[in-house]
Amino acid sequence: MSFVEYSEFIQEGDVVIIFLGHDSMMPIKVEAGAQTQTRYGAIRHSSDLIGRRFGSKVTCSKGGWVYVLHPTPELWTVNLPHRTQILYTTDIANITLMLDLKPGSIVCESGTGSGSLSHAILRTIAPSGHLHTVEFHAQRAEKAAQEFKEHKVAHLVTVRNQDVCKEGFGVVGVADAVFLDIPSPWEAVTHAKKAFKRKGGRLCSFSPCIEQVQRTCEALLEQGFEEICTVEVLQRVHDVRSVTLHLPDFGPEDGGAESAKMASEEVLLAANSSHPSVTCRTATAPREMAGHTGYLTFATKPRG
Ligand SMILES: C[S@@+](CC[C@H](N)C(=O)[O-])C[C@H]1O[C@@H](n2cnc3c(N)ncnc32)[C@H](O)[C@@H]1O
Repeated sequence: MSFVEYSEFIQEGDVVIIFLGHDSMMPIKVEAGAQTQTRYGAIRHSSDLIGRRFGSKVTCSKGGWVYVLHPTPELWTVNLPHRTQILYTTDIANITLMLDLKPGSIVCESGTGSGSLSHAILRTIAPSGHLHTVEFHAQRAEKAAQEFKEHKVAHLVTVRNQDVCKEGFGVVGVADAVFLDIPSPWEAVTHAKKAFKRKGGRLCSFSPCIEQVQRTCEALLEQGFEEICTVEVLQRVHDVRSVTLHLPDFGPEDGGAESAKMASEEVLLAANSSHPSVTCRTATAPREMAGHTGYLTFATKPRG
């Protein structure tokens, strides 16, 4: 099992996502002889997991069943142990697209945090790209490096334990893309500029507050970045429901072509239920939306 390649069968040492329901999953590390307790009973790693196909339905000791899933960056994001605030797939998808990440891309990232974004970057840039990720909190850097090893992606990533604002990314002139998720990204902009290849590339900075965005944009402008733009990614879940629309009475058919046209085009909601009506399925967007995570500021570092 690796986060960048699919394997068919579960082996000792693999990470498996135990799927109990859409809102209930847990990651486990497979160890011969070990057991994992779930609300459906125990899962015995040796007999229930090792050698089974990823995606199998496994019956637990109390008779309930679970699916055993191959890990993906998306499943990892919703199951990983939180050491920090993390980025979620809605933002990550936009970051991947707007940074133009692809197999072979060289990416610089700071901070590593819990590695949620890092795993998605690694899957995208594999098999020939590289991620240079910088984290100034020693234990977080160490834990991330250990996870990358366990997830068999360590050959694609270098973790550096340093302050990106003071010491930069540890590489110069190599990056196609730079990503910042730190409290003072404006202090890292000059280092980001140095990290880029001569031909330039794309930068993204994630900040929850608009004041951070303003300072970052000023620093980007000062350093000659172009195409600076800030977006907020919000997911609008439409509410699908049945509505009954009453057809208005515009008088007799021969009342003129114009009124007939209006009757067919303008289906009005009328209080009078004695009129003929149509029932249809419709979708409405929410009027208010919670869920602000942060602003994504993108910029282009031009050639030179
Ligand atoms: C919000 S977390 C990043 C989460 C990460 N994007 C993820 O998806 O899991 C921010 C991380 O940046 C680190 N950090 C803050 N300032 C830093 C700096 N100047 N240099 C390096 N790391 C820094 C913090 O220790 C923290 O772990």
